[in-house]
This record gives sequence, C-alpha cells and structure tokens, in this order.
Amino acid sequence: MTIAARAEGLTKIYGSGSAVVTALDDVDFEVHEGEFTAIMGPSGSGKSTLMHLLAALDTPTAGEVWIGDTAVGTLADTPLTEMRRDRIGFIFQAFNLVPTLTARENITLPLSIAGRRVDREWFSRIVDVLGLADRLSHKPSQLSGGQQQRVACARALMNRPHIVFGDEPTGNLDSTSAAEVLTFLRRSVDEFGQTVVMVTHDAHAASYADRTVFLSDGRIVHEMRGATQDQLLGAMAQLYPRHDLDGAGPVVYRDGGTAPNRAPVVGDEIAEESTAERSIARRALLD
Ligand SMILES: Nc1ncnc2c1ncn2[C@@H]1O[C@H](COP(=O)(O)OP(=O)(O)OP(=O)(O)O)[C@@H](O)[C@H]1O
Repeated sequence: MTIAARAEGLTKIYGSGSAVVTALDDVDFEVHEGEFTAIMGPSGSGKSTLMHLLAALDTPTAGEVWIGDTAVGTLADTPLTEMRRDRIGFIFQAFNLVPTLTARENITLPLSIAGRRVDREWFSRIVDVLGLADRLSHKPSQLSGGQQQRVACARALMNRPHIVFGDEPTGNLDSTSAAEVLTFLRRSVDEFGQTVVMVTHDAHAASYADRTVFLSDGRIVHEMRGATQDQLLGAMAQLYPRHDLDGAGPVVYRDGGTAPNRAPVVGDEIAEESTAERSIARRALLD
C-alpha cells in the first residue's frame, strides 16, 4: 500500500508553565493513498491539531510530517505555500467561500491564485457529480449550506490534489446535505482514486470511510477498517465512556471540568476558536 502522508513522533504542545496542553503526544500515523481515512475522537482529543499538522498548516513541537516523499519541516516558506496550494485540498466546517465571488469563481480560485489554467473537462466532471451545473453563477449567499459545501468540495478537488483534508465537513449540514457531501467524498475515492482524510466526531460520517482512527488525549488509541456506524458507536462507547455519542459530546477539559460549569470561559474559547479557524482557512486557501 502506497503511503500518501505520514507522521513520526508528532507532538504539539500549546502554552507554557501551568497552562501547558499536550494536544498531540508522540503520534505515528500513515495515510494510505486512494483511501478514505476518518479521524475520530471527543472534543479536545487532538483531531484538528493532527489534521493541521498533516496538511502542513501548522508546525509540530517535535516530530516530522512527510507529504509523499517531502519532509514538510525541511521546506522554506515559498515551497511550503506551493505544496499546500498544489498538492492539498481543504474542506472546512464553515465552508469558507469568498462571498463576493460566484460559485464558479470560488471553485477555480486556487487555480487563479496559482496562475494555472482550468482543466475544462475536469471542472465539468466535478461540477456534474456534485449537481452544481445550474448554480455556477450564484453567489454563496444565494446558495443553501449544502450547496455551499458542495462548492467547497469542488474547489478542493479542482487541482487534483494529492490529499483532500476535511475538518468536520458535515458539521454545519442537515442530514440530507451531509449525506450528499459524504457520498461525494466516497465517490472521489472510488472513482477518481482520491486520498481523503476527514476529521469528524460523527459515527455516521465515519462509516463512509475505509479506515477510522480514534484519538484520545492526543494519542491514537484504536483503529478500525470498514466499520459500520453501529460498530463505530460501539467502539466509541468503550473508548470514550464519559462522552455523549449523539453530538460532539460535552466539552470535557483535561482537568475533568465540563462546559456547563464554565460558560464564560467556553464563550471565550468559541470566539477564539472561530478566529483561529478563519486564519487556518486563509492559510489553506488564499496563501
Ligand atoms: N491554539 C491553541 N492554543 C492553546 N491550546 C490549544 C490550541 N489549539 C488547540 N488547543 C488545545 O489542544 C487540545 C486539542 O485540540 P484540538 O482542537 O486538536 O482537538 P479536537 O479533537 O479537534 O477538538 P474539537 O472536536 O473540539 O475541535 C485541546 O485541549 C485544545 O484546547
């Protein structure tokens, strides 16, 4: 099996002194080419941190990431930006479309920024598979959430990336729109040989994947192949007995505190997180 990306001894530590958080703790991980991999775990287990490091959007405290044969840590800023632009596709929970551009312009934006030609045939194929042909001249505000996320899927695949990363891509969608996006990701693997890595807390979403890895407290604690939603839920109940399996689960902090006891702090965190997510998205899409 060919390795599309791998991590060795990946560690990410935030903060210092008493505020130190080990978000990832000495993780070894491989992404297989042409496979759909889901990364699951409760809130705070390190899913987004692992994805951001694998996608070269952030730098580890220790360890190394390879995308294909390229050691990401050895790249200077310009080749790093080029690698993200040319070899990686991103789909975010919050769509992150440019509001002033049409669907067509959003889809081709990464190519426009890179000064590359649009492959008309590939564009039509992707747009057809995603059912977007009659929406191309619409602005994001004229599209439903599901349609916006399908535009984001088309944008992610336009440059035929080495890997597509999705960070909770169905997190803001109703179940019908979520199924459309997940079916598309599945088809992109089966029909185009695309490699996909998706972070999710949702067992139904993960059931579309070939392989699911489970994180807990910054470590990979389990892995399953071809698991059904029920099998995934069963594994989650064993691995994360303190968490609510219906949704993202309560925010459980490393010291055992939970969100309802700490409303003001959680409010602050959410505000900070959405700003952080926007800045990650900018780096992924516009750099
Ligand atoms: N920029 C940051 N500064 C400080 N701590 C951070 C930062 N980013 C993440 N963390 C902490 O690192 C840990 C892992 O966070 P991460 O976002 O990777 O988890 P997650 O599994 O993706 O969570 P969620 O499902 O809530 O998005 C958490 O304890 C989080 O609070």
